[in-house]
Amino acid sequence: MPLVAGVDSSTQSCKVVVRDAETGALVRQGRASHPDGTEVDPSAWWSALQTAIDAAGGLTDVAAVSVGGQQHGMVCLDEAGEVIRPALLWNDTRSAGAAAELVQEAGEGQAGRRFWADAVGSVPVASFTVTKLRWLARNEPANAARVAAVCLPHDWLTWRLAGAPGLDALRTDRSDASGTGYWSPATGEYRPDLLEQALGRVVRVPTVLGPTEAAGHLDLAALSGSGAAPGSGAALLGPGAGDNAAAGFGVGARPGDVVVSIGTSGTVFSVADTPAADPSGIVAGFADVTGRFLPLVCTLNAARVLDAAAAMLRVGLDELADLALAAPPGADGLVMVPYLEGERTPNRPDATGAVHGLTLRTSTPAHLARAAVEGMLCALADGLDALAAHGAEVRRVILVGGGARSAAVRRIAAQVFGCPVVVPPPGEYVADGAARQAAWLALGTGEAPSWTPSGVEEYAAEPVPGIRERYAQARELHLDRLAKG
Ligand SMILES: Nc1ncnc2c1ncn2[C@@H]1O[C@H](COP(=O)(O)OP(=O)(O)O)[C@@H](O)[C@H]1O
Ligand SMILES: O=C(CO)[C@@H](O)[C@H](O)COP(=O)(O)O
Repeated sequence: MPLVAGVDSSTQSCKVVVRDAETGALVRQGRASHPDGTEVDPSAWWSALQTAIDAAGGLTDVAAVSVGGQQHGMVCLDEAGEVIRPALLWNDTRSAGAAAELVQEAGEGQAGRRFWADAVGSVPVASFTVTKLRWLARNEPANAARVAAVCLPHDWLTWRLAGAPGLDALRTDRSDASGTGYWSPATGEYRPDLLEQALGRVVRVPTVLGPTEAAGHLDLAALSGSGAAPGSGAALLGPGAGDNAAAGFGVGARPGDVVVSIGTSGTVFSVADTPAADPSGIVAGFADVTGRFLPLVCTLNAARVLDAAAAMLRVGLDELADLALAAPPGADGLVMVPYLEGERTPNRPDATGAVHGLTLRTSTPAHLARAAVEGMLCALADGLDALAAHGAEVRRVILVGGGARSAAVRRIAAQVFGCPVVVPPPGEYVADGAARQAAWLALGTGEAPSWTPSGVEEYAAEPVPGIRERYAQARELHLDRLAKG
């Protein structure tokens, strides 16, 4: 039984699973935390990965490893392969102005947005790497001048696992390349002109691999404390993936399935046969793990809205769920607009959150808990509508991510989404998707091995339309953040 490993280097933590390549049975796993913040020194991800690998019993016996990771983060390397500055993450909004500038340079209003949607499948907002490069060129010209290569979190970790063998060895996959803003999912090619437009010149970017092309071999000596000689280790490195594409592959999403992931980000996506190009910018036209496409809507405010509500109420997450379920659907009109970190969809980088509908009756912990869960889910339901409007078939929602561990989220999702919701057993579906990709590579089969999660919970559609109607009235009513803070 060959073993394979999958990694999820996500915003808040790093998770490693080791699975049987043929059956998908979980053999070992480990995790480690990432630092807070929207800019992070990539060395922190490397340390966390090594801690998580150790906790998962090491990688000496695996046949292949793939890395899934948070999308879009800008990792800039100099000619010697050293990281130039902390990576700006997908949820760092400082490049919002740069995004607006890049879109406007392509044409006024709709024309500029249409240009980008046609060129790279998405209209860039602050999350996209291309906007971070423009921000760097404008604000840190000395750093910008040192950039020899730019890559993404998963690309960089894969390269480090290979022993950092020179910039020409950088590799990525279609799904993560599709979130840069300078690679087209429709043509499968880079757009060096757009990279140059952002940074002022063309620099090296990782080679984009197909689903079963190896990115090289794991160099065990790269892992501290392994005691291995340089170059030792025969495990293949998979191309890896962006975390959402990996999760879709991990849960085995099929036509009619829409995956909703509630992690640091909230994402709503499905697998499609044709690329998306939405000039409104709501749907991002990403690529998937298998060679197909992954239209996706992403919000900046998901599980952390629950963390914040729990902190405000001074309760744990399980108690927050109990409180939310104790209040009636719609929370008697109390609505939380969840823009705690600004927002990406809709594009409101400077927005703040708000609570509307306070009365003596609704001023209770239970009402606030319910409003937090409903507000977060209503923002995702807007994403579900947008995806459906772009042709996605919504037969059921598959709910994953840390927030899906909340009993209130699972139950209320079926009321807010108005369609059946299935929840696979709590697990690490990004890391699992990466492991499944590694198994595909290791087994050398034409089709990916079919690992299906068993023991899914099902919630029948239980639409309560009033919840979304009230949210629709409230979501435009919010303040922008103060200039500092
Ligand atoms: N029982 C729970 N109820 C609500 N939220 C939870 C629960 N368990 C974990 N979470 C939240 O899930 C989030 C982490 O989810 P995860 O999908 O790992 O995020 P990411 O991939 O962005 O790092 C944290 O914000 C955490 O508080
Ligand atoms: O920016 C996006 C998708 O476009 C986010 O989904 C990131 O990929 C981060 O994911 P999580 O850490 O929240 O899972």
